[in-house]
Amino acid sequence: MILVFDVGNSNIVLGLYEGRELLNCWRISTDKDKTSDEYSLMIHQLFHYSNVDIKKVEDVIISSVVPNIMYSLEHATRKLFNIDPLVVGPGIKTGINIKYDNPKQVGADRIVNAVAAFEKYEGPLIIVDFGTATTFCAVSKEGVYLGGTISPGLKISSDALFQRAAKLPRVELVKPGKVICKNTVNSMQAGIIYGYVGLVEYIIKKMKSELNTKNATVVATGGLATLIASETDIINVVDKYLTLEGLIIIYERNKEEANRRYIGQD
Ligand SMILES: Nc1ncnc2c1ncn2[C@@H]1O[C@H](COP(=O)(O)OP(=O)(O)O)[C@@H](O)[C@H]1O
Ligand SMILES: CC(C)(COP(=O)(O)O)[C@@H](O)C(=O)NCCC(=O)O
Ligand SMILES: [K+]
Repeated sequence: MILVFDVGNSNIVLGLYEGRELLNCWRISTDKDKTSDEYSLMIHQLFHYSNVDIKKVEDVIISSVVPNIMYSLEHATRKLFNIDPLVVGPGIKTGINIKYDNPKQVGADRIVNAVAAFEKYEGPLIIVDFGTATTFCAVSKEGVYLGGTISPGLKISSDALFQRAAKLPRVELVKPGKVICKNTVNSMQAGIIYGYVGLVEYIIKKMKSELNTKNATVVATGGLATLIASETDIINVVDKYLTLEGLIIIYERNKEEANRRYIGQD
Protein backbone atom coordinates (compact mmCIF):
# COMPACT_ATOMS: atom_id res chain seq x y z
CA MET A 1 0.00 0.00 0.00
CA ILE A 2 1.10 3.55 -0.74
CA LEU A 3 0.25 6.41 1.62
CA VAL A 4 -0.18 9.85 0.02
CA PHE A 5 -0.31 13.20 1.85
CA ASP A 6 -1.81 16.38 0.42
CA VAL A 7 -0.75 19.15 2.81
CA GLY A 8 -2.90 22.27 2.35
CA ASN A 9 -2.97 25.41 4.47
CA SER A 10 -6.13 24.27 6.32
CA ASN A 11 -6.08 20.48 6.10
CA ILE A 12 -3.80 17.53 5.53
CA VAL A 13 -5.57 14.86 3.50
CA LEU A 14 -4.16 11.35 3.75
CA GLY A 15 -5.01 8.70 1.16
CA LEU A 16 -4.17 5.02 1.38
CA TYR A 17 -3.87 3.35 -2.03
CA GLU A 18 -3.59 -0.21 -3.30
CA GLY A 19 -2.61 0.34 -6.93
CA ARG A 20 -5.01 3.00 -8.21
CA GLU A 21 -7.69 2.10 -5.67
CA LEU A 22 -8.29 4.49 -2.77
CA LEU A 23 -8.86 2.29 0.28
CA ASN A 24 -8.99 4.92 3.02
CA CYS A 25 -9.04 8.68 3.21
CA TRP A 26 -8.55 10.79 6.34
CA ARG A 27 -8.52 14.54 6.91
CA ILE A 28 -6.65 16.21 9.78
CA SER A 29 -6.09 19.89 10.40
CA THR A 30 -2.81 21.48 9.37
CA ASP A 31 -0.98 22.57 12.50
CA LYS A 32 2.54 23.87 12.05
CA ASP A 33 3.12 23.64 15.81
CA LYS A 34 2.63 19.86 15.97
CA THR A 35 5.77 17.84 16.56
CA SER A 36 6.79 14.73 14.63
CA ASP A 37 5.71 12.62 17.63
CA GLU A 38 2.28 14.20 17.62
CA TYR A 39 1.88 13.53 13.88
CA SER A 40 3.13 9.95 14.33
CA LEU A 41 0.61 9.37 17.07
CA MET A 42 -2.23 10.82 15.03
CA ILE A 43 -1.42 8.77 11.93
CA HIS A 44 -0.99 5.67 14.09
CA GLN A 45 -4.43 6.25 15.60
CA LEU A 46 -6.07 6.74 12.20
CA PHE A 47 -4.70 3.40 11.02
CA HIS A 48 -5.75 1.70 14.23
CA TYR A 49 -9.23 3.20 14.12
CA SER A 50 -9.71 2.02 10.52
CA ASN A 51 -8.26 -1.41 11.28
CA VAL A 52 -5.34 -1.09 8.87
CA ASP A 53 -1.97 -2.64 9.64
CA ILE A 54 0.66 0.09 9.53
CA LYS A 55 3.26 -2.42 8.30
CA LYS A 56 1.41 -2.71 5.00
CA VAL A 57 2.57 0.78 3.96
CA GLU A 58 5.33 0.25 1.40
CA ASP A 59 5.98 3.86 0.52
CA VAL A 60 4.93 7.46 1.16
CA ILE A 61 4.58 10.49 -1.12
CA ILE A 62 3.87 14.03 0.09
CA SER A 63 2.80 17.21 -1.68
CA SER A 64 2.84 20.34 0.47
CA VAL A 65 2.22 24.06 0.21
CA VAL A 66 3.20 24.57 3.86
CA PRO A 67 7.01 24.40 4.02
CA ASN A 68 7.39 24.67 7.78
CA ILE A 69 5.34 21.57 8.47
CA MET A 70 7.59 19.33 6.41
CA TYR A 71 10.26 18.71 9.03
CA SER A 72 7.75 17.20 11.47
CA LEU A 73 5.80 15.29 8.85
CA GLU A 74 8.86 13.77 7.17
CA HIS A 75 10.21 12.73 10.55
CA ALA A 76 6.87 11.21 11.48
CA THR A 77 6.88 9.01 8.36
CA ARG A 78 10.46 7.94 9.06
CA LYS A 79 9.55 6.94 12.61
CA LEU A 80 6.30 5.19 11.75
CA PHE A 81 7.12 3.48 8.47
CA ASN A 82 10.92 3.52 8.32
CA ILE A 83 10.57 5.30 5.01
CA ASP A 84 12.11 8.45 3.61
CA PRO A 85 9.06 9.95 1.85
CA LEU A 86 9.05 11.16 -1.74
CA VAL A 87 8.26 14.87 -1.75
CA VAL A 88 6.79 16.54 -4.84
CA GLY A 89 9.30 19.19 -5.86
CA PRO A 90 12.58 19.57 -7.72
CA GLY A 91 13.90 16.21 -8.94
CA ILE A 92 10.47 14.58 -9.12
CA LYS A 93 9.13 13.58 -12.54
CA THR A 94 5.60 14.87 -12.98
CA GLY A 95 5.35 14.41 -16.74
CA ILE A 96 3.96 17.92 -17.10
CA ASN A 97 5.65 20.89 -18.74
CA ILE A 98 5.26 24.00 -16.55
CA LYS A 99 5.05 27.38 -18.28
CA TYR A 100 5.36 29.70 -15.24
CA ASP A 101 8.02 32.45 -15.03
CA ASN A 102 9.65 30.39 -12.30
CA PRO A 103 8.28 26.82 -12.32
CA LYS A 104 9.52 26.26 -8.75
CA GLN A 105 7.10 28.94 -7.58
CA VAL A 106 3.91 27.08 -8.55
CA GLY A 107 2.20 25.41 -5.58
CA ALA A 108 2.81 21.65 -5.62
CA ASP A 109 -0.95 21.03 -5.19
CA ARG A 110 -1.63 22.89 -8.46
CA ILE A 111 0.84 20.72 -10.37
CA VAL A 112 -0.48 17.53 -8.79
CA ASN A 113 -4.05 18.51 -9.75
CA ALA A 114 -2.94 19.23 -13.31
CA VAL A 115 -1.25 15.82 -13.59
CA ALA A 116 -4.40 14.01 -12.45
CA ALA A 117 -6.79 16.10 -14.51
CA PHE A 118 -4.77 15.67 -17.71
CA GLU A 119 -4.58 11.93 -17.18
CA LYS A 120 -8.34 11.64 -16.57
CA TYR A 121 -9.92 14.24 -18.85
CA GLU A 122 -9.18 15.63 -22.27
CA GLY A 123 -7.35 18.99 -22.55
CA PRO A 124 -7.75 21.93 -22.70
CA LEU A 125 -8.67 22.00 -19.03
CA ILE A 126 -9.44 24.51 -16.33
CA ILE A 127 -8.92 23.20 -12.81
CA VAL A 128 -10.49 25.02 -9.88
CA ASP A 129 -9.35 24.07 -6.37
CA PHE A 130 -11.51 25.49 -3.57
CA GLY A 131 -9.10 25.37 -0.63
CA THR A 132 -7.82 28.02 1.75
CA ALA A 133 -7.19 29.94 -1.44
CA THR A 134 -9.10 29.23 -4.64
CA THR A 135 -6.77 28.45 -7.50
CA PHE A 136 -7.66 28.33 -11.19
CA CYS A 137 -5.17 26.59 -13.47
CA ALA A 138 -5.18 26.27 -17.25
CA VAL A 139 -3.80 23.18 -18.97
CA SER A 140 -3.47 23.13 -22.78
CA LYS A 141 -4.77 20.46 -25.16
CA GLU A 142 -1.22 19.02 -25.19
CA GLY A 143 -0.98 18.90 -21.40
CA VAL A 144 1.16 21.99 -20.79
CA TYR A 145 0.58 23.79 -17.47
CA LEU A 146 -0.07 27.37 -18.58
CA GLY A 147 -0.57 29.15 -15.22
CA GLY A 148 -3.69 30.67 -13.72
CA THR A 149 -5.06 32.76 -10.87
CA ILE A 150 -5.18 32.72 -7.05
CA SER A 151 -8.18 34.20 -5.20
CA PRO A 152 -8.94 34.44 -1.49
CA GLY A 153 -10.84 31.27 -0.51
CA LEU A 154 -14.52 31.19 0.44
CA LYS A 155 -13.90 30.45 4.10
CA ILE A 156 -11.20 33.07 4.61
CA SER A 157 -13.33 35.65 2.79
CA SER A 158 -16.21 35.00 5.13
CA ASP A 159 -13.89 34.96 8.18
CA ALA A 160 -12.50 38.35 7.14
CA LEU A 161 -16.02 39.87 7.20
CA PHE A 162 -16.66 38.59 10.69
CA GLN A 163 -13.24 39.60 12.00
CA ARG A 164 -13.23 43.11 10.56
CA ALA A 165 -16.85 44.29 10.96
CA ALA A 166 -18.05 44.69 14.54
CA LYS A 167 -21.71 43.83 13.91
CA LEU A 168 -21.16 40.89 11.56
CA PRO A 169 -21.22 37.41 13.07
CA ARG A 170 -19.41 34.25 11.96
CA VAL A 171 -21.76 32.46 9.56
CA GLU A 172 -22.11 28.93 8.32
CA LEU A 173 -21.38 28.57 4.60
CA VAL A 174 -24.85 27.52 3.44
CA LYS A 175 -26.93 29.03 0.66
CA PRO A 176 -29.83 31.23 1.77
CA GLY A 177 -31.63 30.68 -1.58
CA LYS A 178 -31.99 34.36 -2.54
CA VAL A 179 -30.14 37.65 -2.63
CA ILE A 180 -32.81 40.01 -1.25
CA CYS A 181 -32.23 38.85 2.31
CA LYS A 182 -34.01 40.08 5.43
CA ASN A 183 -31.39 39.39 8.11
CA THR A 184 -27.65 39.79 8.65
CA VAL A 185 -26.71 36.11 8.54
CA ASN A 186 -28.55 35.43 5.27
CA SER A 187 -27.27 38.67 3.76
CA MET A 188 -23.71 37.63 4.50
CA GLN A 189 -24.23 34.09 3.25
CA ALA A 190 -25.70 35.39 0.00
CA GLY A 191 -22.93 37.93 -0.49
CA ILE A 192 -20.21 35.38 0.10
CA ILE A 193 -21.59 32.37 -1.76
CA TYR A 194 -23.45 33.97 -4.69
CA GLY A 195 -20.73 36.60 -4.98
CA TYR A 196 -18.23 33.77 -5.21
CA VAL A 197 -20.23 32.09 -7.98
CA GLY A 198 -19.83 35.32 -9.92
CA LEU A 199 -16.07 35.33 -9.31
CA VAL A 200 -15.77 31.75 -10.50
CA GLU A 201 -17.89 32.28 -13.62
CA TYR A 202 -16.01 35.43 -14.62
CA ILE A 203 -12.52 33.98 -14.20
CA ILE A 204 -13.46 30.83 -16.10
CA LYS A 205 -15.02 32.89 -18.88
CA LYS A 206 -11.86 35.02 -19.16
CA MET A 207 -9.63 31.94 -19.00
CA LYS A 208 -11.57 30.28 -21.83
CA SER A 209 -11.17 33.40 -23.91
CA GLU A 210 -7.38 33.50 -23.27
CA LEU A 211 -7.25 29.80 -24.14
CA ASN A 212 -9.11 30.67 -27.34
CA THR A 213 -11.72 28.00 -26.79
CA LYS A 214 -15.24 27.52 -25.53
CA ASN A 215 -14.65 23.82 -25.02
CA ALA A 216 -12.27 23.57 -22.07
CA THR A 217 -13.38 21.02 -19.49
CA VAL A 218 -13.76 22.64 -16.09
CA VAL A 219 -12.86 20.35 -13.20
CA ALA A 220 -13.41 21.45 -9.60
CA THR A 221 -11.96 20.00 -6.42
CA GLY A 222 -11.31 20.98 -2.80
CA GLY A 223 -13.37 21.01 0.37
CA LEU A 224 -15.88 23.59 -0.85
CA ALA A 225 -16.23 22.61 -4.51
CA THR A 226 -19.76 21.21 -4.37
CA LEU A 227 -21.15 24.30 -2.66
CA ILE A 228 -20.27 26.41 -5.71
CA ALA A 229 -20.63 23.74 -8.42
CA SER A 230 -24.25 23.13 -7.45
CA GLU A 231 -25.02 26.78 -8.25
CA THR A 232 -23.49 27.10 -11.74
CA ASP A 233 -23.27 24.98 -14.86
CA ILE A 234 -19.87 26.42 -15.80
CA ILE A 235 -18.23 23.63 -13.75
CA ASN A 236 -18.38 20.33 -15.67
CA VAL A 237 -17.09 17.88 -13.06
CA VAL A 238 -16.47 17.85 -9.33
CA ASP A 239 -13.63 15.46 -8.62
CA LYS A 240 -13.21 15.17 -4.88
CA TYR A 241 -10.06 13.06 -4.89
CA LEU A 242 -8.24 14.79 -7.78
CA THR A 243 -5.17 15.77 -5.71
CA LEU A 244 -4.83 12.33 -4.11
CA GLU A 245 -5.07 10.69 -7.55
CA GLY A 246 -2.43 13.06 -8.90
CA LEU A 247 -0.14 11.98 -6.08
CA ILE A 248 -0.54 8.28 -6.81
CA ILE A 249 0.11 8.94 -10.53
CA ILE A 250 3.27 10.91 -9.70
CA TYR A 251 4.31 8.14 -7.34
CA GLU A 252 4.03 5.61 -10.17
CA ARG A 253 6.16 7.85 -12.39
CA ASN A 254 8.91 7.95 -9.74
CA LYS A 255 8.75 4.57 -8.09
CA GLU A 256 12.04 3.24 -9.44
CA GLU A 257 13.84 5.91 -7.47
CA ALA A 258 11.44 5.36 -4.59
CA ASN A 259 12.43 1.69 -4.30
CA ARG A 260 15.89 2.73 -3.26
CA ARG A 261 14.87 4.98 -0.41
CA TYR A 262 14.14 2.56 2.39
CA ILE A 263 16.07 3.57 5.44
CA GLY A 264 19.02 1.28 6.04
CA GLN A 265 19.53 0.53 2.32
CA ASP A 266 22.02 2.37 0.15
N1 LIG B 1 -16.72 19.24 3.47
C1 LIG B 1 -16.50 20.50 3.88
N2 LIG B 1 -17.54 21.29 4.24
C2 LIG B 1 -17.34 22.56 4.65
N3 LIG B 1 -16.15 23.13 4.75
C3 LIG B 1 -15.09 22.39 4.41
C4 LIG B 1 -15.19 21.04 3.97
N4 LIG B 1 -13.96 20.57 3.70
C5 LIG B 1 -13.13 21.59 3.95
N5 LIG B 1 -13.81 22.67 4.39
C6 LIG B 1 -13.24 23.97 4.73
O1 LIG B 1 -12.87 24.56 3.49
C7 LIG B 1 -11.65 25.24 3.60
C8 LIG B 1 -10.66 24.68 2.61
O2 LIG B 1 -10.42 23.34 2.93
P1 LIG B 1 -9.40 22.46 2.11
O3 LIG B 1 -9.95 22.23 0.75
O4 LIG B 1 -9.06 21.26 2.91
O5 LIG B 1 -8.19 23.51 2.03
P2 LIG B 1 -6.61 23.35 1.93
O6 LIG B 1 -6.34 22.42 0.78
O7 LIG B 1 -6.14 24.74 1.68
O8 LIG B 1 -6.10 22.81 3.22
C9 LIG B 1 -11.18 25.06 5.04
O9 LIG B 1 -11.53 26.20 5.76
C10 LIG B 1 -11.96 23.85 5.52
O10 LIG B 1 -12.18 23.91 6.91
C1 LIG C 1 -2.18 29.10 -3.83
C2 LIG C 1 -1.96 28.18 -2.65
C3 LIG C 1 -1.81 29.01 -1.39
C4 LIG C 1 -3.20 27.26 -2.52
O1 LIG C 1 -3.05 26.46 -1.34
P1 LIG C 1 -4.28 25.82 -0.53
O2 LIG C 1 -5.45 26.73 -0.66
O3 LIG C 1 -4.56 24.49 -1.20
O4 LIG C 1 -3.81 25.64 0.86
C5 LIG C 1 -0.72 27.24 -2.91
O5 LIG C 1 -0.87 26.55 -4.10
C6 LIG C 1 0.57 28.04 -2.92
O6 LIG C 1 1.10 28.39 -1.90
N1 LIG C 1 1.10 28.31 -4.15
C7 LIG C 1 2.34 29.03 -4.36
C8 LIG C 1 2.16 30.20 -5.25
C9 LIG C 1 1.76 29.85 -6.67
O7 LIG C 1 1.18 28.79 -6.95
O8 LIG C 1 2.04 30.69 -7.56
K1 LIG D 1 -5.56 21.85 -1.67
